[in-house]
Amino acid sequence: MTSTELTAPASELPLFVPNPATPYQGDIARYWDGEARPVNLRLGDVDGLYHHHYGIGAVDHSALGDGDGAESEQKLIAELHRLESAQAELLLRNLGDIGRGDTLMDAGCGRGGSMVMAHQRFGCTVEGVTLSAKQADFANQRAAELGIQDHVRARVCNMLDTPFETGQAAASWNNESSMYVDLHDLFAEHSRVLAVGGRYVTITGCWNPRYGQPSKWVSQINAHFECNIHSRREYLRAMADNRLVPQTVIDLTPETLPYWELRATSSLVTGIEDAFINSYRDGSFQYVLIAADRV
Ligand SMILES: C[S@@+](CC[C@H](N)C(=O)[O-])C[C@H]1O[C@@H](n2cnc3c(N)ncnc32)[C@H](O)[C@@H]1O
Ligand SMILES: CC(C)=CCC/C(C)=C/COP(=O)(O)OP(=O)(O)O
Ligand SMILES: [Mg+2]
Repeated sequence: MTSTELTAPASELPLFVPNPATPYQGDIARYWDGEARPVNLRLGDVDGLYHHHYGIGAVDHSALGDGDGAESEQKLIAELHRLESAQAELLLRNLGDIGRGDTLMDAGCGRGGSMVMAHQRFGCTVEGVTLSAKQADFANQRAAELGIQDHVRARVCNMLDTPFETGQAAASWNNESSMYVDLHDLFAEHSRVLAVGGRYVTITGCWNPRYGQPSKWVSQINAHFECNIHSRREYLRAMADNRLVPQTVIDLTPETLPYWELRATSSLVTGIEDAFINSYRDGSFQYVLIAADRV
């Protein structure tokens, strides 16, 4: 990548899709290029923020309908979407004080919902990377529709080997995207891109070392998404090895269960709901936020 590419607006970014670094990354690029699940598109259609992560917080039962017609279904979709956006809000709150002149990196940005929210909150520049050209195009088109393409852009790029300058980012994050990569390689790259004193945040599902090994539910989730869920212990160890010092660790498992229990009642179920519910309930799997300082 040249420095021109780093500063060009998204509309001028070359239509250059690098070869995947590994065959696995090629599989993941194809997976997300082909993804069009109604549970993601219909939720995103609610307000134009397209997420590929899950929700947190209590369900507002007064916002739900009492039948099973189209109106009730739309209310349920809006409520699931509100909980997913609440999850991204929590992540952004943990980035700390971000100025308008700062640059943030979204590692594994999906369709860009969190990037748009970050720009709307801080007024800053947000650079996202995804393996999927379809997702990058989608995110850049949404940014253009919102008139924020000079501040929010996605590119097709491996998060383990980004074109960003050393120390360029005031903060960076992985929102449910760290289960596709080796954590030591991932945190080495965040540590390089982050300024000293910068903040790293992840929200992720991880298996619980207290359970012993990944449960059958965790294995089912891995197979469903072609990912490799890490343990909580691996996160903390790989951060410590890469100058990322946890400042906040929150177990969001109780906060995410209401989302899953509501989703399981919807017409948009994908078949993975029971694996999440069972593994959160039996303690083998946890939904966590970790915010760390780059020291
Ligand atoms: C579950 S989605 C999460 C998307 C987004 N963070 C969100 O919250 O909506 C996982 C994302 O990780 C990306 N991803 C996986 N491995 C990657 C890699 N090595 N480099 C860049 N992106 C990667 C995928 O392309 C996809 O966009
Ligand atoms: C917490 C864990 C283990 C997450 C794995 C990564 C993942 C696929 C997240 C959600 O994506 P999505 O929004 O596309 O999934 P779905 O279609 O199920 O809503
Ligand atoms: Mg989803």
